[in-house]
Amino acid sequence: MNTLLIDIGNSRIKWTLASGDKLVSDVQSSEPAQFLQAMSAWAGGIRAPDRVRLVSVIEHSVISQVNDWVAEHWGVPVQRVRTPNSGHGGGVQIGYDRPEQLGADRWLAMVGARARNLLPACVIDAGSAITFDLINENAQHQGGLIMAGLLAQQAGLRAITPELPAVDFRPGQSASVENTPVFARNTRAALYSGGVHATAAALDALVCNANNAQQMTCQVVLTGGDAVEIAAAMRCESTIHPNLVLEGLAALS
Ligand SMILES: Nc1ncnc2c1ncn2[C@@H]1O[C@H](COP(=O)(O)OP(=O)(O)OP(=O)(O)O)[C@@H](O)[C@H]1O
Ligand SMILES: CC(C)(CO)[C@@H](O)C(=O)NCCC(=O)O
Ligand SMILES: [K+]
Repeated sequence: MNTLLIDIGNSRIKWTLASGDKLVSDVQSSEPAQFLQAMSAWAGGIRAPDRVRLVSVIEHSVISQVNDWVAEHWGVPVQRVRTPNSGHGGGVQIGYDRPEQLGADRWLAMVGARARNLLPACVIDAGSAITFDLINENAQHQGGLIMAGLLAQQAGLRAITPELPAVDFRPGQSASVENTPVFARNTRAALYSGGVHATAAALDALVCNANNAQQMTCQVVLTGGDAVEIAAAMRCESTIHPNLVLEGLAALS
């Protein structure tokens, strides 16, 4: 069974094909405004999948665009995956008091970590927001937290102090973890350090906290657009799995 998987995040949309629970094509991505054009150009080069499965943490117009496009071109079902109300799904037991409150991307990232045999784990999704979820060896979610992502931190700061320069955190830009000391000597570097090094330090401390709570060493599993930069600045050993949410989508039965 071939499935087109789509992950609609706050700032980027990612999609790929899965056969069973394996991702079988390169992961594509685009900004929401370009999504339909990019996806339809890509879809022109593939055989129609048997179904489409999507997850979205926001009510985005892209969802109905996908429904319409798929109905017109393929006529296959589009399934929107949501965090299960029951608190059980994809082999994970959600730790929230009200499970349906947990972002479906957070649940699916944990499903993906479980499918890769990475438990117990600290699952960190460094996207528009940074989320940290602790899941034990029995796939029981122990709760988590939400903090501002790197761009969001800077945007918040600039909203209050507009004269500060904008910093680009993406790999390959001027600043990097290697060439920026924690205690910086110019404004750009100081902003970069206050974003990447400070966030990494907070995440390291949270991992210590998690290990103490679990009385064992959890795997540190990172995903999201800023995972590479943040992992480079963390002291804890970690592994980066760029497609953890899509892998979680694929792992659902
Ligand atoms: N090409 C890119 N365009 C935009 N942001 C990028 C890009 N590459 C890396 N980033 C970084 O990725 C972060 C956004 O992460 P991601 O792409 O995972 O977003 P998202 O999935 O929309 O977020 P969320 O999971 O919080 O909904 C930004 O903070 C930015 O620094
Ligand atoms: C926190 C985000 C925005 C991260 O993408 C998403 O998972 C979300 O909207 N979550 C709902 C709130 C929660 O997870 O508690
Ligand atoms: K995401």
